[in-house]
Amino acid sequence: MPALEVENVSLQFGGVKALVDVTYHIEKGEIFSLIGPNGAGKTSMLNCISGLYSPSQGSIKFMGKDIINMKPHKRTNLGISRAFQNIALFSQMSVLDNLKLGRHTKMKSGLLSGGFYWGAAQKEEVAHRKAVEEVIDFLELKDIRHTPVGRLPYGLQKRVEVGRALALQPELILLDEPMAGMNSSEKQDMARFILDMNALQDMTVVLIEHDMGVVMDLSDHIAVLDFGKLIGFGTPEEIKENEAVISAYLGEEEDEEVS
Ligand SMILES: Nc1ncnc2c1ncn2[C@@H]1O[C@H](COP(=O)(O)OP(=O)(O)OP(=O)(O)O)[C@@H](O)[C@H]1O
Repeated sequence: MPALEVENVSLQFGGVKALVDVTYHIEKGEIFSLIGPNGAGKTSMLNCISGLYSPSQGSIKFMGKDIINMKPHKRTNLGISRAFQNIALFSQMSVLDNLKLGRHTKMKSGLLSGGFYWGAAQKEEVAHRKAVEEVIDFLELKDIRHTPVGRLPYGLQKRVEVGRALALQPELILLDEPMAGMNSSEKQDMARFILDMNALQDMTVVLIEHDMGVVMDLSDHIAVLDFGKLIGFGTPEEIKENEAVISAYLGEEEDEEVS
């Protein structure tokens, strides 16, 4: 069964066509990458999946359920979580507190019900804490658990941002350039974490990444966007041979040489 079915999705901002009639499926349990030149529509696509943007046309189903009119926090509760390209953490707060806060949409007991049903609230708090501790172990954040996020090197901040999404225990995790700005050993660590969250925690992973080595090594399938259109879809081997993809990327390199 596909985890995600994107059918004929279009998205427009005034005259800008960010996505044009995009259709693809993501199988449950795979690592799926979205690639394409700058401005191709990759982040817009993730925003449509997480619910930040509403497509002007088309449908998106998660585990067979239509989510197109669902608010972002409802999609999170359904099992979709997201790590942002620009880190969405509170820099004055510790790693631990950021991860705990990341789970607030999962908390059922509000202040009032917490007072009336203290037992249920306590149980929830224990489950909450367990999920956060598991992420700290998994992402090897033990030594920095009490450090304010703003004092960490950038690579570790990116790791905590992924942790914030992981703490929600998603079935589908959306990672927007989780390795951007990392050095090669930090990238290797992140690649290992992505492979492990997929294999050990059975998560379906959607990845936006510019490092083609990483994309080709990690992905089961790749979708290629260019000017909002899907110009390629397939396994890494198929994408390497795809003429439209090759010329889109060569075009980008030529542009860079000119500027
Ligand atoms: N909120 C918005 N308002 C107006 N235009 C937008 C908005 N979000 C995206 N766009 C436009 O949609 C197009 C696709 O942008 P998007 O950020 O999705 O591309 P991208 O492939 O993620 O690029 P990058 O690799 O640079 O992050 C661009 O032309 C962008 O300017």
